[in-house]
Amino acid sequence: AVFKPENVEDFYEIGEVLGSGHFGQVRQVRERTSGNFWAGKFLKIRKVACSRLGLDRSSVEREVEILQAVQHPNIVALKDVFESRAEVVLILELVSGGELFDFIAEKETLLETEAIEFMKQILKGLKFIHCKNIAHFDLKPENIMLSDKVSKPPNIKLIDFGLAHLFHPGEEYKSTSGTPQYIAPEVINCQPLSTAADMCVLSFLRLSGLSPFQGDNDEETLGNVIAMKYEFNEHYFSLTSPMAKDFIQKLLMKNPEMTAEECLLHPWIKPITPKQIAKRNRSSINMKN
Ligand SMILES: Cc1ccnnc1
Repeated sequence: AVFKPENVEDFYEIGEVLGSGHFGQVRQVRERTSGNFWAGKFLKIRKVACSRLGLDRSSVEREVEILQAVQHPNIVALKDVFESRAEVVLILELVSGGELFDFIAEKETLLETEAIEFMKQILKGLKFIHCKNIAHFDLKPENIMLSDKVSKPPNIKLIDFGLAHLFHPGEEYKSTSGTPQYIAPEVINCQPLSTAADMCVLSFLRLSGLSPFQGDNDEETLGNVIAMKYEFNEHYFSLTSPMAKDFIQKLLMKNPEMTAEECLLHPWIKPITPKQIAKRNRSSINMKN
């Protein structure tokens, strides 16, 4: 893929750092012509294959290809790509509402109707990428953000497709990257991966804000994930409705029983009667972990 060879600073004023990760940095940028704000994801490209620093250009091409394929209200949009000597800059839609995780943590309690709204938007994003045979493979609280701090209900955006993968028919894909406490069992067991890996663990996190497998260290956490050792600690789940627990259990199985599409049809998620909504607004999810 050919990226724009112009200097990104001729078109964008580079602002503050918004986040950084395995890839490099994300900074707020301001488009000179329109004055609009975007997010610039600055990726270091390794010039020699054996270097450990920076990313392979091919992996950046893959992230760009995937982002161009998944245009959806719940997926961060890609606007432009610039390349200079050893750096590629993705110009992305600015997602400025912070992480869903922090939004939830700041609330005293999360009404089930709010949790359902979040889950619904995340599942719509996942259903969209999964039906294009794309898996995110690094789904974790940091990568689930709110588009802004004012929309009611908040608008969810899935970000960081740096580990995402487009499955070709009949292809077997294995990868060991990801984040220990949010990783799917099949990743750790080096089994063939699928989009189901995105489904694992997801809903549990949404409800209780904590990883069910959290160990004292990565090794222990990975061990817990493999053993599928988790418990519905009554203290955290005492107020959660049986339907919500049913939803979580169906997702936490070794082979999640539900795809994102099927999740959207689960009685806990699908549209319900006003009477049921009122009842749900009386039940809340314990957020203090
Ligand atoms: C961190 C980030 C990524 C993409 N867009 N806005 C913010």
